[in-house]
Formats: sequence, structure tokens, C-alpha cells
Amino acid sequence: MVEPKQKSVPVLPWMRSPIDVSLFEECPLNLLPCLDSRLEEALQNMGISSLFPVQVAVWQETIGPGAFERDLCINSPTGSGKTLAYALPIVQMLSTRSVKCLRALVVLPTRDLALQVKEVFAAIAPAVGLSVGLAVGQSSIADEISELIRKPKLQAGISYDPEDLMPRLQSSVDILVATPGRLMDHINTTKGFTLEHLCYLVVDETDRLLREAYQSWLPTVLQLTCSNDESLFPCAKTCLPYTVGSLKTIRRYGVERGFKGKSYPRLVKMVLSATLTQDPSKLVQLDLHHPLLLTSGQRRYMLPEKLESYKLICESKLKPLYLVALLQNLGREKCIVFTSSVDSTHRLCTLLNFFGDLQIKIKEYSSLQRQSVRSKTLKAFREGKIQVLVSSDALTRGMDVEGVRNIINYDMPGIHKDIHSSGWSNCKSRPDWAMLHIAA
Ligand SMILES: Nc1ncnc2c1ncn2[C@@H]1O[C@H](COP(=O)(O)OP(=O)(O)OP(=O)(O)O)[C@@H](O)[C@H]1O
Repeated sequence: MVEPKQKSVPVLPWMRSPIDVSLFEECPLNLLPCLDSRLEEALQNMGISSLFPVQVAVWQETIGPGAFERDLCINSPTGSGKTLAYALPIVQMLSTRSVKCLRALVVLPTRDLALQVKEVFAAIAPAVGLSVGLAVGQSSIADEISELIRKPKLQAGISYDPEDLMPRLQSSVDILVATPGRLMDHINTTKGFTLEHLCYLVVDETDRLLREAYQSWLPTVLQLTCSNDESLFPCAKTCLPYTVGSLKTIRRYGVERGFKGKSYPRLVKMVLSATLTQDPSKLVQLDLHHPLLLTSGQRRYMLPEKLESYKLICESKLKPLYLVALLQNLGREKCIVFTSSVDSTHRLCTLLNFFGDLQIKIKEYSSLQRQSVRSKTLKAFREGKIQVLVSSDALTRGMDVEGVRNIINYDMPGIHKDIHSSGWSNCKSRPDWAMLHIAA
């Protein structure tokens, strides 16, 4: 007799009693407590009339009675609406700010995901007078700096000491969406760029960001934001070189263990993933404050209901031919072919394009291409002018492309949970679709 498989119990106690997001229901915007009417209108303009369950659950823990008291770990399937789940409460909280400073930082592992998230913020933040910036290396660093930092207006005829001007440089944005590399460039070299006033840190696609060090961006950000209360942290001043005039940001207060009931200012963190790690050694890096886990049901991996999954086993030398035959069969249905690397992407796409009989437009989507080329390809794919996109799963994981009908894993992702998330995310808006693994 086969023993029933034991359910693994998370090592971390706070992970053992999560909030089950699947118990929440969609909530129409007009019934959402405390929602700013300007944001309600902006959401309606986006075609959104109600919030998804994960968004309602996060709203409850942030704007609702939870009041951002705990750091949130949100483990919810791809396509469940995690972006708006954090964007909306942050924008609502910042809507009452009086001075423009960088208050919220969202970090994502790739430029394309960052662009996608920035679009969501950009659709709601201006409605309450907030500005959103992007630091991803899409444009030159000089252009990016001019977007992010505002120089003081100087009066003609007065000679200024450059040292005096430094503290007067100000952030042009309230919210910044960044990739780790460019974020580190700004931290290390951009004059006037400061995290001193940061109140909210969002780590999206957490697993991936924790898996790779990305120039130690996380310890750097945590160190720079550890506190600005000198009485509790005399060392903080050395970490925080710039101030905006006499403006001092007091972060949300929380009572931390070991502080004998004394409250101390802290940075609010929200970390998100479709496949959140349970590994304590990874999670400890985030330095979470009384974390609260919000998760969708008991299962870590959720498959869309109408997914059909197939496996095609063939000799490795025949893999390209099987793929060609398959694409021919799929006709003009939108399809993404995942490979394991940029080299493999390029080789495969070049090869497929030799098959002129296919009569379908096939393009590569690779990190070796310029962002402008990638954006053009993605636009054409979204519009249906390209039917097949060949890409490494690392690049497209989490991207939202409507109308994709088929996912082909030409190379299997190295980490098995990526098999789920890479494909799922691109088909999330499809009611029925198929995934095929070609294995040699
Ligand atoms: N409340 C809503 N009503 C209607 N559509 C929504 C709502 N929230 C999000 N969406 C749409 O659902 C899709 C998925 O949202 P989103 O990309 O935020 O999911 P996600 O959980 O972040 O996925 P991933 O893990 O891939 O990043 C997007 O096209 C988004 O515009």
C-alpha cells in the first residue's frame, strides 16, 4: 500500500497560519471601504469595476483594520492581480503626502516586468497627484537622472557653492519602479538620489530576486532605510547623507521584539511571488517585521482549470522538426516557445525562420536585444502581427500577454516551479489553452 504523502509543514511559524485568500470574494469598487473617489474613477477608466480576492485581502491588511502593521508576504498565482494588490494601497496611503519625496520603491528582476508594473502605477497615481518613475536602464543614466531628480532653480547673478546645492536636489517622483542593477547605480552615483524618506518597499517576484544577489541591492536598501531616528540608531546618520531641507520622514511606528515595548520607525515591506519560497535562510534576508502570509489555498502551485498539458518525447536531434510540425498545426494561434537561454533562443528562432512554408511570423524576444526592439516585438505580438514568440523563460516570466493560446517548453526550465509560473502568466487571460513540454 502506498503511504499518503505527508504535507510539508513550513519551518517558519508565521508561515503555518496564513490568511487564505481564496476565502475572500471579489469586491465592487463602490463597496470597498475608504477607497479614495479619485482612485475609484481612475480604476474605472482602466476598465476595473471590482477588486480581485487577493486585492481585497491586501486592502484589508493595509488600508483596512490591518493598517500596515505587519509586513506582508503575498503568495498568489500568477494572473491573480498582485500588482494592483500592492499598488492601490500604496497610492492611497501616499495620496495625502504634502512634499514630494521618494516614498515607495518597487523592485522587480527584469526591465520588462518593471515597465509593466510602472504602467499600473501610472494609471492610478496621477489621479491623486503622485508621480511614478522608472529606473531600469531603458534610457541613458543621464536621461534617467533628469527624470528622477529635480534641480533647484537658480537665480541669475548669484554664485552658488556646489556643496550647498546638493541637499536641495529633490526627487521628482513619489514612487519608483526599478530593477536592482539600475537601482544600485542610482544609489551609488546619482547625486540627490536618496532612500531616506522611503516608507514602502515592494519586492515583486521575490523568489527570483532572492535567488540572485544582483549586486547586494537588498542589504544595501535595508541598510539605507534601517531608521532615521538618531536616538535609537545613532549610526543612521552616516547611512543617510541627504535631506530635503529640514524635512524629516518619520516612518510608520511598530513595536518590535527586543525593544522593550519602545516603538521604532520602520520601512513597510510587501513581498510577492506566485511560488513563494519557504526557505528560512532566503526569507531572513528580507528582515521582515512580524510577517503575515497571505496565500491562495493550500496548494503552492495552481494550474488554470482549463489547461491541457502534453508531453512530447522524441530524439533530441528531431526536436526542431517536431516543433516545426507542431507550429504548422497550430496555424495562426498565438504561441510562446520557451528556451533555456538567450543563445538557444537566437539559434532556434533563426532556424525556424528558415522554414518559409510555415507562413507564420516568428520573432525572438531576448535580453540581448535593445529595449526598443523588444518593446516593438511585444507590441506586434500583442496585436497579433506576430504569432510566435521565442524567448527564454527567465525573460518573460510574469509578463502579461493577452490571447496567448499555446505555450511550448522547448527546453524545460531548470527550476521546476518555473515550469508553472513561466507559462501560466502569459496565458492568464485565456479561458482555455495548452502547454506542451518537448523532452528528448
Ligand atoms: N480588479 C481587476 N479587475 C480586472 N482586471 C484586473 C484586476 N486586477 C488586475 N487585473 C488584470 O489582470 C491581469 C493580471 O494582473 P497582474 O499582472 O497584476 O497579475 P499578477 O498576479 O501580478 O501576475 P504575475 O505573477 O504574472 O505578475 C492584468 O491584465 C490586469 O490588468
